[in-house]
Amino acid sequence: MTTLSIDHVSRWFGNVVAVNDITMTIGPGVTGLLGPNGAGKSTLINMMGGFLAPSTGTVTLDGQQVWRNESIYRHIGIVPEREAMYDFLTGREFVVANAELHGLGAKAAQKALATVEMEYAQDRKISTYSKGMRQRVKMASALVHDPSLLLLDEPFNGMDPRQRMQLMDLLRRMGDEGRTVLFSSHILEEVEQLAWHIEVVVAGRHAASGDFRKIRRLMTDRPHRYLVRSSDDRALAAALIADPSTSGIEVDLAEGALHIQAVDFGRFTALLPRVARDHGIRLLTVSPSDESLESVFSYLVAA
Ligand SMILES: Nc1ncnc2c1ncn2[C@@H]1O[C@H](COP(=O)(O)OP(=O)(O)OP(=O)(O)O)[C@@H](O)[C@H]1O
Repeated sequence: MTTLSIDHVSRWFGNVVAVNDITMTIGPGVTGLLGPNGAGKSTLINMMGGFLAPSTGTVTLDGQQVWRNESIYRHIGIVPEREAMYDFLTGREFVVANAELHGLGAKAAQKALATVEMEYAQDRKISTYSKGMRQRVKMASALVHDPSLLLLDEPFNGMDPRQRMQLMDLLRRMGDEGRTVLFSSHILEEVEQLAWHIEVVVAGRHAASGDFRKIRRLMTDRPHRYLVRSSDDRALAAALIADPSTSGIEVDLAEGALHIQAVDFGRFTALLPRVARDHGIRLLTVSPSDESLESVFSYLVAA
């Protein structure tokens, strides 16, 4: 049973704070590290894998510090986001080279290639592989020394649906075997499908953790923002502000547009047309103004 502990970890690059005082514990099974681009996921994974030193705080694996601890590295397999592969090698040669780095031979490489179901293409050059095949060879290299902790940075990027399913099956299997598997993603659905447990990071900070039901609930129960255009935005804003039944709705007439924030979507959609009608105002468009993943995540951090 492998447990990874992140204890008040921060990491900055110059004056950029990439990871800001994060504390979390990752246990056996599959954990999804969810966050928008630039949230600090790669920086965190690199510190978990011992590739990068925390500026402050500690990362420990079963109580042992990870950074600069050679004896711990053989328990960790990492699949980085960026490609770093020698294209002129065959898949098998690449995995064997990685096995040798761990003092292992062709047998271990073969076993890892079998695990990722790449034996059929192992003697082809990597330059001829699809994105999914490259990803599986990277996986085999990370698995060659049979690590108990497997870290994957955005492993599904650029994969087609079939390749994604295959990799998900493989990671599920690893989790079922009792390994500690952590993968990062900026796509909620991807994390929901696979992770037993989700950790959310936004702007370098730990925003939430829990199973997918909890995270989904946190994301959908937030206030919704709308951009409204009408025959008279100014009059509609005034009418909404004056209406006694508009508690829970915030109205903001900025930059020539009417922005409305409402906690209760159902009540908002009933209220707005009524107020407009009562004042002889015609609604032209009502559209969600800020439904980007970033804004949803930002809400979580602010909550
Ligand atoms: N080596 C570095 N030097 C300077 N700034 C860095 C470095 N590595 C990361 N950063 C900055 O730290 C922040 C977090 O980056 P990081 O790559 O960890 O985020 P991420 O969540 O993995 O995003 P993405 O999915 O886009 O890779 C960003 O603002 C990034 O520009």
